[in-house]
Amino acid sequence: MVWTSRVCCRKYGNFVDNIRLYVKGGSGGMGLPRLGGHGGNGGDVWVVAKKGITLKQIKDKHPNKRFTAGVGSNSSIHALRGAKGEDAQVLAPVGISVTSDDGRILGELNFEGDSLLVAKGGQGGTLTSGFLPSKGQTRQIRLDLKLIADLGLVGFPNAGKSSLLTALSHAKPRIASYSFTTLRPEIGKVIYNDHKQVSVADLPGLIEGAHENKGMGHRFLKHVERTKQLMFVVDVCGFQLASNTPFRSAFETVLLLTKELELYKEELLGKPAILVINKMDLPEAQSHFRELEAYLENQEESSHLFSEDVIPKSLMRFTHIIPVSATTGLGLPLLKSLIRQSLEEQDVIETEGQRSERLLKLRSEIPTSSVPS
Ligand SMILES: Nc1nc2c(ncn2[C@@H]2O[C@H](COP(=O)(O)OP(=O)(O)OP(=O)(O)O)[C@@H](O)[C@H]2O)c(=O)[nH]1
Ligand SMILES: [Mg+2]
Repeated sequence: MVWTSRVCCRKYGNFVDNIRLYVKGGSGGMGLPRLGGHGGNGGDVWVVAKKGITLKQIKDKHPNKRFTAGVGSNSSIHALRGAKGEDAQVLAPVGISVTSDDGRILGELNFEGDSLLVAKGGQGGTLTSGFLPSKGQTRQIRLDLKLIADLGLVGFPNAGKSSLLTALSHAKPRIASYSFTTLRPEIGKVIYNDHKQVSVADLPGLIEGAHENKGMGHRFLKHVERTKQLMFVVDVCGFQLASNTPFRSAFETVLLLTKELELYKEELLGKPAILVINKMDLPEAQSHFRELEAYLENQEESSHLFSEDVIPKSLMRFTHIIPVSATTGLGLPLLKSLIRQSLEEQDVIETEGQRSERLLKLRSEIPTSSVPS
């Protein structure tokens, strides 16, 4: 079978996927001791999600990356209660997480209009504070953009992730390249005959220790968090990063990938995942594949045959295990239809889940006497 594919690339110059900002709540206003007047509170700083905004726009528009809210008004004879200082807003893209400088997650903004208070204004002066105002909160925050795609390709370098995506995207696939300094995740569109599209994030290779930020580390793993499903891509003949690092068989690769995801964020293992065994055209592929199949049939027991350092606490339950060759096209039509099937099944499960949640909520709001038994 001959596979032809046309890939059209759109480069996004200096794509910015994270930014650090200095935020400062406004100071409170002075109280008025003589008349017991309250100073106004300082304004707060909020991060607000807005569609169409990019982190690069924030960087360009606010080169000093400082956001300061207004100062509360002093209490005066004309206005005993001073007015609150004006809030400052950081308009940010939808799909970001906000962390403090010490790495603590302050919140996530996943939908248009979501907002997060990042620096509180100081209190205005009152009797209890001797009419003296307090300063607003100041801190450095970091906004991190996470890529959103239906499917995220997870694998060690050289497993053939990019080749696979190129082979899967036919007709006029669109691949958008996001340029980082050294890292370039790409979104490809797999297009079906009925024009249905599935977005696939082709991510740079993962290496052992990625959860500790080795290699592309966190920069890569954070994108996996926001894909609906995962696709593990494994070289049937195994993987060796360098001559001084251990050789890993295909099964060990599966364990190690699982372990890296688990150590980074355990919840990632709950995502539906397809296991793709690539390079089935290679001479030794069949025997390696049979060996891998035997191990996968009983992952739990098989994993104990390997050294401690490759074994994850929990194992990945794959929805499908598919042998393919990105080079010859073997298994790709099946893979393509299973990707779609798997995503559609997930949609149905989620919609049903949401429906029963709504039903439960409605039931809990109706007084028990009116619920038919
Ligand atoms: N024989 C064979 N070679 C393949 C196959 N798929 C990919 N390759 C080769 O494997 C090498 C790595 O392929 P890539 O698609 O760049 O692998 P990757 O997983 O995207 O690698 P990173 O981006 O480094 O993580 C290339 O030389 C490909 O030509 C396959 O099915 N069979
Ligand atoms: Mg690649």
